[in-house]
Amino acid sequence: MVLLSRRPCRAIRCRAFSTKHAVDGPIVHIPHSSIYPLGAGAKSGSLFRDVSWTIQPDEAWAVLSSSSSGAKTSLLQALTGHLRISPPPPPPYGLFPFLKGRDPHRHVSLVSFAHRPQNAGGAFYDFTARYGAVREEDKRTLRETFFPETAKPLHDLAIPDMYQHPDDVAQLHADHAKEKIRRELFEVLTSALDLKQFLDLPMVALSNGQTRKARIVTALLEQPELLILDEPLTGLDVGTRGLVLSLLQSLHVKNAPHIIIGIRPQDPVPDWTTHLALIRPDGTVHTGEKHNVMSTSTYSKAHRRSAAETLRHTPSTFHAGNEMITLAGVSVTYGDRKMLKDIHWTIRENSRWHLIGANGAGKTTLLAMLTGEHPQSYTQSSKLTLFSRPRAKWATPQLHARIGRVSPEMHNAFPRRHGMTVWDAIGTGFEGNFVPRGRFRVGFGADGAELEKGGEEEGWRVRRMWDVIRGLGPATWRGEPRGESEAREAQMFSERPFADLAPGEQAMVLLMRALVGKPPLVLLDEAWAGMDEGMVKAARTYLREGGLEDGQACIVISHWEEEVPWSKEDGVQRFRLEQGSGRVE
Ligand SMILES: Nc1ncnc2c1ncn2[C@@H]1O[C@H](COP(=O)(O)OP(=O)(O)OP(=O)(O)O)[C@@H](O)[C@H]1O
Repeated sequence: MVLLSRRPCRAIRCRAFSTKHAVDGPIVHIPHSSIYPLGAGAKSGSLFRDVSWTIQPDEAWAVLSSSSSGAKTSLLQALTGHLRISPPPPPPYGLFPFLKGRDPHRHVSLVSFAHRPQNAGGAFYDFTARYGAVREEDKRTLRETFFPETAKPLHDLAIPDMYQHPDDVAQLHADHAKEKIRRELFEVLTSALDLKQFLDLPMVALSNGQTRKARIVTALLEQPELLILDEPLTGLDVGTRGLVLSLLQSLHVKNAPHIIIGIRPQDPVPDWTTHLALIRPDGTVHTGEKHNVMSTSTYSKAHRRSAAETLRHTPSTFHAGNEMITLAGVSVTYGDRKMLKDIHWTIRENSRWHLIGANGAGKTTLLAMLTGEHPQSYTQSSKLTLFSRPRAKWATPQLHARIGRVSPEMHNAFPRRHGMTVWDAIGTGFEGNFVPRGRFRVGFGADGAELEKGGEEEGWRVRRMWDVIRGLGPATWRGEPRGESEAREAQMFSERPFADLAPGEQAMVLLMRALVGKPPLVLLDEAWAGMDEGMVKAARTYLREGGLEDGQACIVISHWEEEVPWSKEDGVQRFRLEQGSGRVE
């Protein structure tokens, strides 16, 4: 187990944190209850049972599930009124005794990074807009999106004539004082999380990690008294993780706000946490002091299972073949900002790469050059050879059919159209587009025409669809063997509307989509985000054990070494981006 820094964040010097906030009474109190979905009838099964959970003010809690990240998210949601607790926490103060009856909606916040937000609309939106000249509608900056009030200066208080009643004047003074603290907090938090330089960049230009840090700052600026963060470390590089954790610790020790943190079993448990709530596979919840919970077999099994997976080796190593992609001095510039400088990188058939670099280092930008989505891939065409031709010699749709990929941007942008089934979504992978086409919804041919009816290609595609749906389908997430019921379940899964799936299921379907056409190059950018433990295991096993065939190359982007399906011994190579330069490690 890795324990992270015990040193609180020194950067946090701000009135909001100058004194420890006195708290009276438990923060949370659930008395031996069961927890049900809202609106579920008396006879329906509980999501959790035997939950006895009391959080005292001087305790720091982490929550994790031994089986599914969805269960952890649900338990955290129970704290924000999204589930029914029965019997309910006793009066007079209920679930949050320390609030003494004040409105939990105003004082308790939950921010989830475990699951990506759903894309509300049915249409695909062009996530590649960030790489080119920013369009008018994408011009909203980080500041305008998350912190609009900070664009205006805070003037000294001038009390308008209309406010004459002493109560109104007092309220105005109080609001002004609160706003002043908020501004101070904004300054402190944006420098502590290294966001200042990005405040006036268009939102679309920001990297994932930069956006996630901004969400943490927004949540803290609301000054809740209890802040629940579900997987706040998702998508953050090692250094930023340490920064965020020590910031949270500094806030927590002052009770400004009190913090509960949701983590995955494989994540390091922050060393400043004192207690754990561990959800067992049977829905009971073991709550208690950290060392007691961590000494149980349920915890060590969950933790060991994640670790063991990373240690297992596939029997064969990869024998790199011919050159597939060559970058010979590629650069990317935004105005006078040189994002990527003179990158040299050769990706061969059969190779496995782990692309690493801090948040904002340019990993996604580099992949956008490989996929030809970045407009600067044209201007650099002579230095960018993709599948044996300079970039400019390729029509972009032809490139898309040769590259299977998943990424957070793709996940957010993928259309959640009414009527699009799981089958349809996966079938778009053959062409790498977003519109289901063809009589079996497995796409058109390379020439853009319908596939020959009953022809070899059509037959192969339909068989291949079943291969990936069964190879990565729901039964595999539960570790169940193939069989009749598994086949039926796969069939039913293929017919479900894509938009109705849970975020982890959608991530799994998009992985199937990336793999279905057996493209020469597979790009897995934060592919596991949102997936349950069982799904991650199934996906990694599939990739290691025949999911990629001879010749296919794969690049994985992840801030967690252990998330790469292959180990160094298997032959994975690392390409590191640092301050715009790239090197093979
Ligand atoms: N149009 C633009 N103008 C200015 N800067 C930009 C533009 N587009 C991207 N950037 C900057 O390029 C940098 C690289 O972003 P990129 O998304 O490639 O990083 P990343 O390594 O994938 O980060 P993360 O790990 O957080 O996902 C970021 O700092 C981003 O703000």
